[in-house]
Amino acid sequence: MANRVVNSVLGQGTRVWSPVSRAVRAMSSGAGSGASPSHTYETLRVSQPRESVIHVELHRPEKRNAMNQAFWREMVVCFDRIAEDSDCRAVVVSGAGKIFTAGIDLMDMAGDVLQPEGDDAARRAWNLQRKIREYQDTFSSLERCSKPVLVAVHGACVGGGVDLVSACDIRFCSQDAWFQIKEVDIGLAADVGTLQRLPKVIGSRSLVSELAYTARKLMSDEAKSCGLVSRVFPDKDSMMEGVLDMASEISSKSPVAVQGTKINLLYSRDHSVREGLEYIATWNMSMLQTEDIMKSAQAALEKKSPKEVLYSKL
Ligand SMILES: CCC/C=C/C=C/C(=O)SCCNC(=O)CCNC(=O)[C@H](O)C(C)(C)COP(=O)(O)OP(=O)(O)OC[C@H]1O[C@@H](n2cnc3c(N)ncnc32)[C@H](O)[C@@H]1OP(=O)(O)O
Repeated sequence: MANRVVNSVLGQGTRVWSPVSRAVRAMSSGAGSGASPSHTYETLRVSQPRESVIHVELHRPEKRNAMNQAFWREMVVCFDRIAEDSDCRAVVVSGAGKIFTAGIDLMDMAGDVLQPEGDDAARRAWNLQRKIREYQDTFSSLERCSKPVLVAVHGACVGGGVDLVSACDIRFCSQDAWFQIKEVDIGLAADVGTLQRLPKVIGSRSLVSELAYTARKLMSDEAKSCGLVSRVFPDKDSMMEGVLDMASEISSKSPVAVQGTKINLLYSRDHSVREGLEYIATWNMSMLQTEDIMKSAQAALEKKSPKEVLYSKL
């Protein structure tokens, strides 16, 4: 049933991610990797549009992909599975329907974080802190996943949407996109990653502060000029083509090199240059022993394209 729904939503040529299709692929490629991840969710649609690329689509279009409790739960499960899936080398996130996302589901929020359980203030605070950490973990799971996460934003990207995109590695948007740190307008300080990650993404604390204090909309051209997104496409279709092409390109490269790069970029973001250099020296004392280096060097000497090299799964 779920697959029938997914098939009707996805276009031709897009393969739906299901235990059966993945098992068939594993058999046909001779792969013998353990259990197949079963990606069946209420708020997400997961497919494999290109070799080694997984597409995670926020999928509550009639509610503008507002992030309800199921979403906050499912995103972690989805990304923790992807992290363990050696068939996946790059991930694309996008939104179904009119916009990318309207942020947290305001109806759900009223019944969840606004009514913490507990017999007294201390116990309510204790429980609320645990809950906030769970919300935070939803987007931290995108960083925890060592495969590069590319996000493609069209239309509105509000509140929790900015938290989400801040945790991605590469951001694209369409011309009609806009971003809004909306939390102040609903009476709270953003608490699931925007205030921590965004200043490191766009570099200007002044601009982040302005956007966070005023909740003004950041339109696509300004998002590009300030470095929030690296490319702006004329429309959603061309953006999806562009983002999938880039994900394919990344997934054709050595997963040891690509995933080691993500881990070290994130480490260096949060540490001094000296600590970052120390970390990668220790990292590469193992990873330089990969056969991928010899394969890549051989291909370069033979003037072959890197795309012709077959790298083992990681
Ligand atoms: C510990 C907590 C951590 C997380 C914090 C996160 C905080 C935030 O995300 S703050 C931001 C909250 N979001 C908003 O304030 C946005 C509200 N929505 C809108 O402004 C508009 O919907 C939007 C501009 C995004 C799109 O406008 P459009 O005209 O295209 O759609 P609508 O007709 O307004 O909506 C269509 C249906 O979707 C429902 N909906 C939209 N947004 C939400 C939402 N955030 N939560 C719940 N439901 C939402 C809307 O009610 C319509 O439903 P229906 O009436 O049943 O058709």
